[in-house]
Amino acid sequence: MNTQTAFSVIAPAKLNLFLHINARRDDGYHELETLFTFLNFGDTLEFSANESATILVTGDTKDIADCDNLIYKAALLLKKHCRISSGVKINLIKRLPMGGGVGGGSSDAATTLLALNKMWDTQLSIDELANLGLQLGADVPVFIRGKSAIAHGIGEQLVDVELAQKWYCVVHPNQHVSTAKIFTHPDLKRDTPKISGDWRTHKLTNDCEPLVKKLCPEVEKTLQWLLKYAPSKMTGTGSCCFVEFASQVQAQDVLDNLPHTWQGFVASSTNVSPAHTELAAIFDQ
Ligand SMILES: C[C@](O)(CO)[C@H](O)COP(=O)(O)OP(=O)(O)OC[C@H]1O[C@@H](n2ccc(N)nc2=O)[C@H](O)[C@@H]1O
Ligand SMILES: Nc1ncnc2c1ncn2[C@@H]1O[C@H](COP(=O)(O)OP(=O)(O)OP(=O)(O)O)[C@@H](O)[C@H]1O
Repeated sequence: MNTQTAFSVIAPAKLNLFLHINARRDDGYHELETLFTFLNFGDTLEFSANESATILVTGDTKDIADCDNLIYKAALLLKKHCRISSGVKINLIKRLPMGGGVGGGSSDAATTLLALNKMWDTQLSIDELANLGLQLGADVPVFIRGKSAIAHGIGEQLVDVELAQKWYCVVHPNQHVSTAKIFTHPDLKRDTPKISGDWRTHKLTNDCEPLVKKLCPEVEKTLQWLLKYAPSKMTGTGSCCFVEFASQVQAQDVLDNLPHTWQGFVASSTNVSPAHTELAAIFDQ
């Protein structure tokens, strides 16, 4: 393995292609079934060695205190778990909307764990990293494993799936949706039966969508507007909505016509997280 003291890695977006909520557990977390895929679009994390033993996070999350910043928390978790004396500087270039349902914070945390496991040569297995990551959020393990997957449990039990590559136009209606607020809302639908047999033959929905549309009319407007082009869906607990196409040109056409009040991006899906591909190219040559 190469040793590297300065390198950049993507923290990609995820989409929940469907999201069924089956039950609420006694600890407040929800049993769910969801289909995750990754996009070739995300934040960039720039890692460099720090002469001091401290963890320094700079860049686009300067408004988030270290104690809440998932990048800082991930680095500290690995440093303590593996009793590492080195420090690190991590600069964030943020492209993924926060509270957008594309998993930006979780992905930043996962890329931090994956990258520092290489940089510090801590040699934790993917299972160990996924278990550590779960302490930071239910979505972190899928980013650590880095494969398109159906998730069960609270989102951490993963079965890999192979999906055809598609192009997506993802639209952010400039709304921040709090995941905790949706999961604690009395009107959330929580009783979808578990899928039996092949998921591809089932009606696949996002159970958070009706509630988020009610609480956030701008999300409803976005979904309606996107319907002109293709069936529209919301990812995670929102607020981002998306449409799927076979070609980049079709997805770009939607983006080109997007009302100026909203933001969006076009990206292709990939069964292997681009964070894994990039780290392999840096360290495993
Ligand atoms: C909804 C999804 O985005 C689907 O990918 C994720 O399951 C959310 O994952 P996440 O943002 O990493 O979630 P966490 O940071 O662990 O939890 C945020 C909030 O959502 C609630 N939560 C999360 C996941 C889950 N299966 N049930 C929940 O009830 C938690 O109680 C917490 O209040
Ligand atoms: N590095 C980070 N990047 C983004 N959010 C962070 C970060 N560190 C902490 N957070 C906090 O996490 C919250 C959720 O951010 P995130 O972008 O992951 O939302 P999300 O895409 O809706 O996530 P999910 O789909 O997993 O629910 C933010 O509102 C922010 O306060």
